[in-house]
Amino acid sequence: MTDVRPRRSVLYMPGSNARALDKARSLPSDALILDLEDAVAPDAKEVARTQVADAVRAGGFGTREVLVRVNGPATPWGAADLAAAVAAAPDAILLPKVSSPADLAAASAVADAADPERRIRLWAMIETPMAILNIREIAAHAAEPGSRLAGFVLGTNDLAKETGARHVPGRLPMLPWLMTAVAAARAYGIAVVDGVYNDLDDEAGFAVECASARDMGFDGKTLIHPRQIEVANRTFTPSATEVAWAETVVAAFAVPEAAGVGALRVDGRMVERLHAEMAARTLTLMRAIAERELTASVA
Ligand SMILES: CC(C)(COP(=O)(O)OP(=O)(O)OC[C@H]1O[C@@H](n2cnc3c(N)ncnc32)[C@H](O)[C@@H]1OP(=O)(O)O)[C@@H](O)C(=O)NCCC(=O)NCCSC(=O)C[C@H](O)C(=O)O
Ligand SMILES: [Mg+2]
Repeated sequence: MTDVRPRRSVLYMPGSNARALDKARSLPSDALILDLEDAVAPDAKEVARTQVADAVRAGGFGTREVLVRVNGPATPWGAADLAAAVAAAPDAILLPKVSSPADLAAASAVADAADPERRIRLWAMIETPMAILNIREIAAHAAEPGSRLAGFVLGTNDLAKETGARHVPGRLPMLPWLMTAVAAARAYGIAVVDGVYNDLDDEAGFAVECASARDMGFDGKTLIHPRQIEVANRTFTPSATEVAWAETVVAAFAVPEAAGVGALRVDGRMVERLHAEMAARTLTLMRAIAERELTASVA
């Protein structure tokens, strides 16, 4: 299973917006994507690259995970973005429009030269029809020796653009792709974060989409505005009832009488050791969230 790190809220911000980059240091999102790609106009690409590299080097993001999204290798900016991102050494570099494992291998080769200890992770945007068709092979890259692949981010805007599928309430047209991405990520133990919700003023619709993403198994949601952080954090945090149940299940299997027992009856429900593992993960996630929020409040 994926490393247990909170990724409930993953906020994009345009690398060209110096004020937003600065503001990011005080926002309560679990992770940040400093964007050089679609949020940045062509004539601002160079400025954005410099600002993002400087912001990463300056630090001050506390325990927030910092990702830099570069432009693709076929664009006029891709090679310079990747070189600058590797040199600045964020937690991860987010590659747009990954369509095959070869895209990951190419970026890894660039990173290997400057970061032989492989501290910088790679994340892949899953946002092309070919990525959906190749999702197993892309995820399987994580199992190769020395792979940097640590997560997927769904790009539902590009998927809509490339396929003609529409954004509709409930997301029926995209459900097969979303769940396939979750399954592929879980099969290879990497994180997976849902796409963005474009309607900034539709708070109710955003809350419903967060809840559905949580129920599908996503670790969190990518966001486009600070006002979306609170709902995402709340939705992807295990509820008090879930935490209490997890504690009960873990305790039930911890007693000596449970040794060698596969299934137990707890409060009228059948629980197996797999439930104890899920419960332990819930408690580990809660501890990580508490630590994240504590460090944010003292930062
Ligand atoms: C969507 C926006 C353009 C809206 O901007 P605006 O109307 O100016 O917002 P506000 O006036 O409400 O801003 C209030 C303050 O909040 C700061 N702010 C706004 N957005 C962000 C942000 N994302 N990160 C940090 N800070 C932010 C403003 O600076 C204001 O601060 P202050 O001046 O101090 O009051 C804008 O929100 C925006 O640009 N959002 C991000 C857009 C983006 O990154 N898009 C690319 C990612 S989406 C994508 O590509 C998905 C994927 O690839 C796919 O295919 O689906
Ligand atoms: Mg996109």
